[in-house]
Amino acid sequence: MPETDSGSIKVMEESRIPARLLKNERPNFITAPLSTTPALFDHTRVIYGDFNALPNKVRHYVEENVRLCKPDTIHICDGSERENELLTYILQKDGIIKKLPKYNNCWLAKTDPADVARVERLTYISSDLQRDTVPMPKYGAKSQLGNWMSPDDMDNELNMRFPDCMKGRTMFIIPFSMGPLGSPMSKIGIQLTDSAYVVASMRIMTRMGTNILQALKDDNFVKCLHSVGRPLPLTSPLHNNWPCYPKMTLVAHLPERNEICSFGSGYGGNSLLGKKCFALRIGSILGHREGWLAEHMLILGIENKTTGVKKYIAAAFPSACGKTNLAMMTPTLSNYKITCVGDDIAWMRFDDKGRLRAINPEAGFFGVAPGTSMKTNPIAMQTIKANTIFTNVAETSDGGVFWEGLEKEIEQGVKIKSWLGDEDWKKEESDRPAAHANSRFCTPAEQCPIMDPAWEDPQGVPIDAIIFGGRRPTGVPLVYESFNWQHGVFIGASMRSESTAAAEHVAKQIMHDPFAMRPFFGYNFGDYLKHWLSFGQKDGLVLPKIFHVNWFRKGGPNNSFLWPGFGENARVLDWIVRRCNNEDIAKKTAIGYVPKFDSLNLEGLEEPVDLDALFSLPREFWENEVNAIYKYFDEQVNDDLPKEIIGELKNLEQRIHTEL
Ligand SMILES: Nc1nc2c(ncn2[C@@H]2O[C@H](COP(=O)(O)OP(=O)(O)O)[C@@H](O)[C@H]2O)c(=O)[nH]1
Ligand SMILES: C=C(OP(=O)(O)O)C(=O)O
Ligand SMILES: [Mn+2]
Repeated sequence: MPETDSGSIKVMEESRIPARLLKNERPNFITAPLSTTPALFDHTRVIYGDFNALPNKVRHYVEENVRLCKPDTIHICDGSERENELLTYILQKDGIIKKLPKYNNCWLAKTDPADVARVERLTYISSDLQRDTVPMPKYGAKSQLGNWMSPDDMDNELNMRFPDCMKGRTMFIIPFSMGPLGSPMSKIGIQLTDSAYVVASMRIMTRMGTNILQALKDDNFVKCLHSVGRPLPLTSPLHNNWPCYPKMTLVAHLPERNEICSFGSGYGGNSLLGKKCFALRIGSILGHREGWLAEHMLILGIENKTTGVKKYIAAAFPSACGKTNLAMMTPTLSNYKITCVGDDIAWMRFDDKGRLRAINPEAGFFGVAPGTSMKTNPIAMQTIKANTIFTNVAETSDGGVFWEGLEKEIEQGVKIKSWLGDEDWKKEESDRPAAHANSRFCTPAEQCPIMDPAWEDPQGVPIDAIIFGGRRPTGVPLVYESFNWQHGVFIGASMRSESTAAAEHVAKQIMHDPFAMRPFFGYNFGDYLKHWLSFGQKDGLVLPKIFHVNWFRKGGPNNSFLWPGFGENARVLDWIVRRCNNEDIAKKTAIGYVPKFDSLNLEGLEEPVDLDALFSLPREFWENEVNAIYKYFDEQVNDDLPKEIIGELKNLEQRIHTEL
C-alpha cells in the first residue's frame, strides 16, 4: 500500500498506470477531456471538464476556492460511468477502497479509526447574532442545541485550515440536486472536495452531474466546501491510507452566506455535505424562511391491500434508532404493503389544498450496517448487493462483508477479517466487534425493490401521520397518539433517546433529542418550535396526526427488548393507520391516546408479548420525565420556549398527578 496517496488525476499519465490496466482493464478515462490552462491559475494546471462552460456564479465560487486551497488539478464531475471508473481506479490505487468480488461493483473502505462518526462538538453554525442560531442557555450552561461561533472567529478558524489545504490533490467540483431535478421543492448545491471517496458517495446519495449545471443556469446554490485537510506531500503517515485530520476537524455552516465548510473528516455525516449539513441544517433555515419543514424523517407508503387505501407516514428517530429499518420494513401483517420514499430526511410543505407534501431530497441510503440482516431487513440486504460502498464493516474470505447481526447468514468455513484488520476474527475470542458500530452502507435508492412509485414525484407525497420515537429502555409505551397538533409538537420537543454510535457521545446515556434534530437544528430551537406551532394556528390545513413510538423498551428476566420490532412494527403502523381513519380504538391516558384493549393486532406473533409491560405508565418514571423536561426547557430553551409548550408540559404534569 502506498504511504502517500496521490489523490490526483495525474494518474492519467500512462507511465503510472499498472500494466494490468494497460492491457485489457484499461479504463477509458484516458480519453477524458483535458485542458491545460496555465493562464488561469498559476498553481493548478490540469482541468478535467470545461471550466469555461460553468455558470458564472459557479465559476467564481470555484475560482475563489482554487486560489484558497491550491489544488494541483480541477475535475468538474459530469456524473458519467467513465468518471466513476476513474474514481474507483484512483481510490483503489490509493488503497482507500477494495473490491468485494462476491458482489457486483461493491467496494469496501476503511477509515482512519479516528474518523468514524459525526463530530457534534466540532460542528458549528455561524451567524451575526448568536440567538439566531441557539437559544441562550440559562445559568451559563453550555447549549446542547447547537454550537454557535461568531463570524470573525469563524473566519479565523477557516483561515487556519483551508489555505493551501488541497496542494498536490485534485479538487472535484460536484454539482448536485437535493430532490428530483425540476421539483419546486428541490435545491441545488455545488460541493468542492479533495476526496474521491466523497465524490463516489455523493454520486450515490444525490443526483449529480452536468445536467444539474444546466438546470441551475445562473441561479444561487448552496456552497459546499470540503477538504480532508491533508495536502501533499504528507507530513505524517496516514492510517489505512485514509486522509483526515481529526485534531483540526471543523464542520462549519454559514447560513448568511449560504455556505458550508467542512475540514478534516471524510466520514459521511461530516463530508457528504448534501446530507445532514445542507438538507437538515441549512435546509431547516431555508424552511423557516420560506414556510416549509426540513426534518430528520423517513417517509414510507403503507397500503391496505384489502381496501386499496394508501397512506404516507413520516417518522423522526434519532440517528441509529431505526429510520432505515422502518422505511424498508417487510410487514408481518399480510394485508399491508410498505413502500419506501426515503430513509433519513424529509422536506415537507403544505400545498395549496392544505395537504402536507414530502419529498426525499436524497437519492441513496447511507445506512447503519450492524443489525441489518435477512431476518431484520431483507429489503436492505437486497438493495446493497450491487453498486454499494461499505465503510468500516468486516470482510470475509469469500470476498463479501460481515457485521454484527449476520452470524447466522455466513457460510461455514468462511473467515472474517475485522474492520480493524484482525485476521480470522472470532466473536468468542475477540473483545472488539467485527464491524464498527457505526459502519455504513452507501447504496442507490433506485436499487431498493420497494421504492414507492411516487418517490421521485416532484410534488411530493401527501403525509397523513407523523411519528416521533427514540430508544427508551424504560417507561415509554410502544405507541401513543397526541391529543392534537400542539400536543404533538410538545411530544416532539420532549423527545429523549439513548445515545448511539452515530456520534461521539459515550453510548447508553439518555439524551434530550427534540424532533431527533438536536444535532441538526440550523436555527434557534425556540423559533423552530414556533414554526411548527404556526401550522396548527393556520386555517385550511389538513394536519397530520402525531404519534410517538418506542421499539426499544426492555424488561423481563433478561432485561431484553419487550417488542420484537422490525417487520412486527407493522402492527403499530396498522393501529396508526386505523387511527388516521378515525377508528374508535384509542383510550385516553395521562400522556396521550394508547390502543384500546385488543385493538393492537397481535395475531400470528411468533412469541407472546407482555402488553402490560409494554404499555405501563409508571408514575415515578413520568414524574422524573416531567422534571427532566422542565429542567431541559428551562436551562436550554429558556426565554425562547413558546408559552404553548410550557403550557403542554404543565398539563402533562397535572394529568400525571391526577391520573397515574
Ligand atoms: N430492537 C430493534 N432494533 C432495531 C429496530 N429497528 C432498527 N433497529 C436497530 O437499530 C440500529 C439502527 O437502525 P437504523 O434503521 O439503521 O437507524 P437509523 O440510523 O435511524 O436509520 C440497527 O442496528 C437496527 O438493527 C427495531 O424495531 N427493534
Ligand atoms: C448519516 C447519519 O444518519 P442516520 O444514523 O440518522 O441514518 C449519521 O448520523 O451520521
Ligand atoms: Mn439510517
